[in-house]
Amino acid sequence: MIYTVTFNPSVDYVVRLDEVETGALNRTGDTEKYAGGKGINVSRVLKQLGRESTALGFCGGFTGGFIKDTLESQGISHRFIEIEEDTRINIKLKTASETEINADGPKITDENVESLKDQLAGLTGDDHVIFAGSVPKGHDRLYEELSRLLFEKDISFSIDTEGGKLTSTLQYKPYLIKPNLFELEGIAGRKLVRDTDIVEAAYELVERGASNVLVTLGGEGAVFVNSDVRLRIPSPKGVLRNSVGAGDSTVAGFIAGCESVIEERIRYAIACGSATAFSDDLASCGEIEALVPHIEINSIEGVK
Ligand SMILES: Nc1ncnc2c1ncn2[C@@H]1O[C@H](COP(=O)(O)OP(=O)(O)OP(=O)(O)O)[C@@H](O)[C@H]1O
Ligand SMILES: O=P(O)(O)OC[C@@]1(O)O[C@H](CO)[C@@H](O)[C@@H]1O
Repeated sequence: MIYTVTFNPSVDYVVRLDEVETGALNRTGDTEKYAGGKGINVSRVLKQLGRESTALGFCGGFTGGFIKDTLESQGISHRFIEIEEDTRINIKLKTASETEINADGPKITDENVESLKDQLAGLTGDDHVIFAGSVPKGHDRLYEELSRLLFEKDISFSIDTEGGKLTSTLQYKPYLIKPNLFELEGIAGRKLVRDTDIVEAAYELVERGASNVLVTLGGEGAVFVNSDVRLRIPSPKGVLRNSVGAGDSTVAGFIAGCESVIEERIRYAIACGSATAFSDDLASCGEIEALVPHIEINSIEGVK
């Protein structure tokens, strides 16, 4: 079974309007509410690809109730740990451009963390865990601790987070990491201009323990590196409608195809990311399948 872990889920409140006048009363056009948070988005896209998963993490209050109801209505199972405070609401403002305002999130107690550790300790080597998103205040080492727990039980995991939270898990050998270019530059401590620069920085993460590194480049596509291949995958062309969850969709596409050859997994990863970028919500199965035949994969030559 695939488990997604979202420490800090969110109700994503999408507000559409032509423009925002600061210091004045603005009235919205359409508004929408989604069950959000990175791991939850991964679960939603996995479902579109016909893969079952169970969403784990922390949920509380009326917003937590909305998330659970929404997942249930979509046939996605969950085993969230109930917390006292309300799950956060993140604002996604869609004017001519996209502006995101993400809340800090509710307090998570040490007891809540212990309950999550107990859940993870009950998994087996046939399971795969996907960690994604921000960490609750005061729990900066949570990813490191949980990755160690899984490593010691020989349970594979993938992780989509940034900076030290990501690098602290490399020693526990994540199956997939998915930094975007900005995050990879932050880890490498240098600007990465050419594809070969990106490959070199990604390969450093392979040497530090990651099995597969997928560096997403927004509308420019992605670079993929593992110990065998260095690949460049341009994005298919289309109209950008929504970049929220594009990265999460990419993770879902890669993990969904875990029985197939690496090129197929990458093809699905990019098709999922771009199909979400071209939709109002996360991509549907039909939108993903329509893009798959258009994804080209090229080798990057001239680098170690
Ligand atoms: N404008 C776009 N056109 C086509 N595809 C896109 C576009 N933006 C994103 N994508 C697709 O989505 C994938 C992930 O995008 P991106 O690099 O923005 O991820 P991210 O920064 O992790 O996103 P987020 O954190 O918002 O989910 C890209 O590799 C690409 O396939
Ligand atoms: O604040 P975090 O945890 O880093 O990101 C949360 C978030 O922006 O990520 C998802 C898109 O990737 C959204 O559903 C959600 O609002």
